[in-house]
Amino acid sequence: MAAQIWGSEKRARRRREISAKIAQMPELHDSKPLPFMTREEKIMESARKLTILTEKMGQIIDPTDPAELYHLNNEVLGLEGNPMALHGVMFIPALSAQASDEQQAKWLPRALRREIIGTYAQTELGHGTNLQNLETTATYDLATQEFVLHTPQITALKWWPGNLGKSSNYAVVVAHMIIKAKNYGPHPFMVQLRDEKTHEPLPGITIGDIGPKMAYNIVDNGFLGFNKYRIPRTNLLMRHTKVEADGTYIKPPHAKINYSAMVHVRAYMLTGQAIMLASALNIATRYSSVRRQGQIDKSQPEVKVLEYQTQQHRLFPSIARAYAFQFAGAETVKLYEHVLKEMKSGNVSLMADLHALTSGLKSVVTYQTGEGIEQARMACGGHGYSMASYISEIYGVAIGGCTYEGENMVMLLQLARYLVKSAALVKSGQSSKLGPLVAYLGVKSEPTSLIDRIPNSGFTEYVKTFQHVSKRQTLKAADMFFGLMEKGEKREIAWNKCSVELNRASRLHTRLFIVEAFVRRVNEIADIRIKEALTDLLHLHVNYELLDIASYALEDGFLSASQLDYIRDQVYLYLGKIRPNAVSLLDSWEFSDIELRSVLGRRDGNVYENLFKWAKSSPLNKTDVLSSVTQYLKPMMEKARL
Ligand SMILES: CC/C=C\C/C=C\C/C=C\C/C=C\C=C\C(=O)SCCNC(=O)CCNC(=O)[C@H](O)C(C)(C)COP(=O)(O)OP(=O)(O)OC[C@H]1O[C@@H](n2cnc3c(N)ncnc32)[C@H](O)[C@@H]1OP(=O)(O)O
Ligand SMILES: Cc1cc2nc3c(=O)[nH]c(=O)nc-3n(C[C@H](O)[C@H](O)[C@H](O)COP(=O)(O)OP(=O)(O)OC[C@H]3O[C@@H](n4cnc5c(N)ncnc54)[C@H](O)[C@@H]3O)c2cc1C
Repeated sequence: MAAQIWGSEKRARRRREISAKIAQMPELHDSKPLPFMTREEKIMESARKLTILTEKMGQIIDPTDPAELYHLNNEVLGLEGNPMALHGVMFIPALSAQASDEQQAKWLPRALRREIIGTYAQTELGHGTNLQNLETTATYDLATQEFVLHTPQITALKWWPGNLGKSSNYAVVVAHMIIKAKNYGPHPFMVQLRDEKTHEPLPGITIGDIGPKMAYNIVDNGFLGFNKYRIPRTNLLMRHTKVEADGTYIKPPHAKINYSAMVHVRAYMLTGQAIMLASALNIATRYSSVRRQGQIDKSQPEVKVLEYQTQQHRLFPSIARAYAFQFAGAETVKLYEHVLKEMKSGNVSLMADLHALTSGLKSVVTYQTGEGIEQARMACGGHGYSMASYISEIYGVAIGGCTYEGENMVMLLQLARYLVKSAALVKSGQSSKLGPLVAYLGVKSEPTSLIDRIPNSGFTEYVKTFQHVSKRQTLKAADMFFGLMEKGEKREIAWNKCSVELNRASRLHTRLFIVEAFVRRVNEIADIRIKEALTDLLHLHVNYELLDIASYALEDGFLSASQLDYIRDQVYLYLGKIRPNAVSLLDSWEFSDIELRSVLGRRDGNVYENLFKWAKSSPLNKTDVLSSVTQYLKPMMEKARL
């Protein structure tokens, strides 16, 4: 099963080997539990481990393999980020995709050797979503052949970029490029921020940390202002766009090609989300099979809380989602790598499809991951609320994904643009022009679902039902939009008035893709036992998801009330079937105790003793009487007694 999750037996074996090596290297372990550290201590601890990793990485992993690097990071540095998180996640990808060969030769080897630390500085205090209204300017000075970076007002301060505040000395900065008074829109520039020897900010640069956040507090998300700060013309990233010495602008082959670093993260973050969901579920499911509370049959002893159907209903559909996201994420990364290769050789025709797909997936996966982790926390009762469970930290980190790389509603609307264009093709009789991901929009469906009518139909009837609801909602939302325009409404106003319905279509389309990716994967599996376990999980997935969106299928009579009862029964049937495998389905992800960082989710199940040990190690317990008591509470009580 680990081979299915991680992509191959070799990958699963390598993960195990890496975890085993890390277990033998105490210098790479947290020196004390992260929740007991201050933010400064955590950053220091992370930097300490990071420098050891830079030295010893080659002994543990193949540093050129992104999957091994990701695993190493998760084990050693953890989810809360690190002082170089953005260096790998966006700075290097931005240089790789947007810098010319000459520029790459100059900067990439230095970045890869970690001689310099970089980040991706795009979002500002006043604007994050609407890139066209970013306010930082890069004005070309023809006389000196330099761009002059400037922050005209407070809202133009860069705000949020990870590791910008304290750790990075370089950044890819996105600014409006102005040449001879003409604004060419946002473009990426390589900018040195700090002196390489002293790490002091360079003159003309104002920089710092934006303060503590809901989670991710090891990352120094930062602010950045420029006061007429000059950089050479050749620091504009010039793989696709060029500015010649005389100010001549050569436009890129696709208007949005400079957005590729964002698409990179949107594609790769899906499996990251799956891992976080599976981690939280691993903790909750293990704990649920240790925790005994109450009886189902009063004549019997107390049961493990995992025996309760409500507990299973809370956890198991999310287990199925974690697998589904992992499989859909793996497919998306493959597609991304293919499109990136094509883009590098000048073919930009697949960019729109990839943008639409990753926009929808990013939104649905992060939202459902957040939901699943929160349910996992509640499933652990009181102990879930303790930082000893570590679930709250996983939650805080995961839901950051609903916001970064494009706020979820906004990204769903990006997918909706693609769906509406596809609907227009269907309506004008041009279904043959539909791309493969939306081809179903042009296919006539049966009048009713055959879900419970065709025995042994595999998952075909389910997929058809998802296709039907997605198609219907897409065409309905598109009709609403076109209808408003026909009545004379301006395009943008009509769009806003339909946007809730449009986003519903985007969610349904994305959920269909996730179901299809799960079905594709299960169909590929040769090993009978693995196939059987995953088929059970897939049964739960399709039935649970369909129940969740049933109103769309009920409103036009595609599903009947009796079919809905059938689907509900299937959910209960598969909850029971999955119960014996539940812990194994999560243990198959092979998270080590070091990686999980959870007292509650320990592999050995020795929860209570370790919770007590954890509590005793709280800094508050270093002394029996706190100074808050001697200074304030004790005098207060004494005064009251007089
Ligand atoms: C290796 C990584 C592994 C794991 C990662 C795990 C964890 C990450 C850890 C921490 C977080 C780290 C970093 C976070 C970083 C950031 O958040 S960086 C900042 C991200 N910011 C955004 O995402 C901003 C969102 N906004 C936008 O993307 C855009 O503004 C927009 C909403 C897309 C609109 O853009 P714009 O105004 O330029 O668009 P329009 O002029 O309206 O045109 C729209 C048309 O353009 C098409 N389009 C847009 N983007 C793309 C694209 N990328 N590719 C192709 N086409 C694109 C769009 O489809 C419209 O087309 P049309 O319908 O035909 O007109
Ligand atoms: C943990 C974290 C890490 C980050 N890291 C980085 C980084 O490294 N580099 C970087 O540059 N940035 C980074 N960011 C910033 C992030 O990319 C932005 O916050 C994000 O893109 C959302 O933009 P915003 O803050 O402007 O939200 P807003 O756009 O202000 O969103 C507020 C509300 O308005 C709604 N809204 C906005 N526009 C529309 C619209 N057109 N239609 C409908 N609704 C709309 C949204 O849906 C949302 O409900 C990070 C953010 C976080 C939380």
